[in-house]
Amino acid sequence: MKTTLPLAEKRDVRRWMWSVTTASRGAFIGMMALFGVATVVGLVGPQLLGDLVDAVTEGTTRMRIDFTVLVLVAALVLHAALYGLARYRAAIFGERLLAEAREGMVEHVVRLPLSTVESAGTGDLLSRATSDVDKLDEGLRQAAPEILVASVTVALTAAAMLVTSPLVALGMLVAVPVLVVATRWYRPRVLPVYQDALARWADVHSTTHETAEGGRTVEALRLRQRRIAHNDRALDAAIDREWRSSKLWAVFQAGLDVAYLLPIAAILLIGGLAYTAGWAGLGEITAVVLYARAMAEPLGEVLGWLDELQVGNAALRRILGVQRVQPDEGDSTANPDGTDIKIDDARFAYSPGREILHGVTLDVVAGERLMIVGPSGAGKSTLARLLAGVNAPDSGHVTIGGVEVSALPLERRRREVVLVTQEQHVFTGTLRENLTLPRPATDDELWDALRTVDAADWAKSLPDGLDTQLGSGGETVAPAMVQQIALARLVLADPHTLILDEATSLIDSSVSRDLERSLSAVLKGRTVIAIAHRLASARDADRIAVMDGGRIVELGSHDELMAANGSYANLLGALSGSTTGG
Ligand SMILES: Nc1ncnc2c1ncn2[C@@H]1O[C@H](COP(=O)(O)OP(=O)(O)OP(=O)(O)O)[C@@H](O)[C@H]1O
Repeated sequence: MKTTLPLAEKRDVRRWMWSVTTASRGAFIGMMALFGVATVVGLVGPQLLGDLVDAVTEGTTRMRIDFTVLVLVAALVLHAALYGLARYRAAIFGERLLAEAREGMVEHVVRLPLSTVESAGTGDLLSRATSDVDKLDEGLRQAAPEILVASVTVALTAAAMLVTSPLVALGMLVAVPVLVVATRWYRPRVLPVYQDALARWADVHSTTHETAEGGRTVEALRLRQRRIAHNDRALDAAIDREWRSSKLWAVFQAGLDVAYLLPIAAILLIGGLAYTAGWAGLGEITAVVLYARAMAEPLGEVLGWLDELQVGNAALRRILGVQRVQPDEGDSTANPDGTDIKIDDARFAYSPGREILHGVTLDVVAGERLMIVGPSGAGKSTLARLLAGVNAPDSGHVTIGGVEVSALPLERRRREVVLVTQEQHVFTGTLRENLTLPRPATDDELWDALRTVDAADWAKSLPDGLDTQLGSGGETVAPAMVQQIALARLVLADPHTLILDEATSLIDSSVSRDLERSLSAVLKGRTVIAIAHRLASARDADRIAVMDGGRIVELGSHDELMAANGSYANLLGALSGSTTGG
């Protein structure tokens, strides 16, 4: 069943912002101080111009005018320099916050239960880790500093207006009710739309990702038109949310325009009356009008960037929301007694009401080679997932040494049982980093593991040995070597039981002799439960379990099952001569 990952509460976002800001207190205060000084220097301009108007009205010298202009230019240059420095500091500060959010998310994601990640859909997680982080990036690196600068500018400009002429500055007040009404109308309407838009974009990512992943199936089943239609629906929904937010913004913007223009008219009106009554001079009125004009821009910026910040906030709620999923901690006191595996009347459904495993019972003794065969959809992979603890049975038990596999802490579980699938991956990083993924290891251990899988000569031939960069930007690794690195990882993880599911490229006899030899070295001394795709290889197993319709319908050695002449014999008969089965 598809479940979406949760969103963080607003208070979680506030708590997070507070903790990361206080952690970099010094940088934050330094940045704010720079913005404050830059803004104060910027306020000198209108004051000087106001003084100039008064001086010219009363009659002044050319030298005084030249001097004022010189000071004005110096103030402008200083303002630009301080402002640039403050923005630079703000960018660094934003980058730090972003890194914090990203690292926190990655740290948490790798501890999430695989079943949770799968049921949420990788698209949702991917879009939280990519496009939502980008949105937060815009919010933190641009919106937050811009809002800081603009708010400080607005506050100090208002103070300067009041100091210049409190009476004339009263004209500004007419903007307040307009701004309050417009903002109170806009904010509660737009936030859910932004949240919804991000979720719709996550759907678009999921759909695209699934289509690309299942490209072959899409081709084979001629699902192209259906996938395109599916994609179009997801896109339409996302675009619809973008439209809605744009429409809300357009109405809000109209309110803002009124809020900018009204005060200028009010100031000129009050200023005119005050001048006639002799309560204010021309210079004061000029300075206040200039301040009012100067205030419109930062005020517009605050409100405009507030929108970006809302998007960033919505994105942050999605990013931090991942941390609300309980990580796969398991029961740290669980201590398996032995390595025998028991499946006792296990039932399992991916979604309610659609049971896939209908009471499977099976004992696997330590060191056994067990093959699971059966038609497609019989539930073999599902059983493998239960055996590896990826999913827990809905009822019944799957235990190792008497302990529920799914209850074991992830690290501990990896030492007991590892599920090997067809997907093998070399991560961008050094060979050492790639090998030590399951656990830290000494160089000797790494070379031993490489020797076990016959990859030591290859590793020695690399330019920097264990420290050679692999993957994008580094050494390209041939597919066979990718498998060998994966096998070396298994040697280092050293679980007593391996479950080979869909590991066709590993257990198929078409692979090179070298790889076959490496694989048998890894399997040596371990319990192996393999989903057999080649029934021919089932002959070598100690026992074969035949699954059909979510049940084990036959169990025994190849000879016993042939003699019983049941499902296994039929499967083998039906597939004789064919290269694939199961
Ligand atoms: N993640 C999942 N969510 C929902 N249903 C699933 C999921 N994985 C498998 N199923 C369903 O469970 C049933 C059993 O699938 P499973 O993959 O376990 O069978 P299988 O015997 O391994 O088949 P195959 O040989 O084709 O891989 C199928 O009906 C499949 O559609």
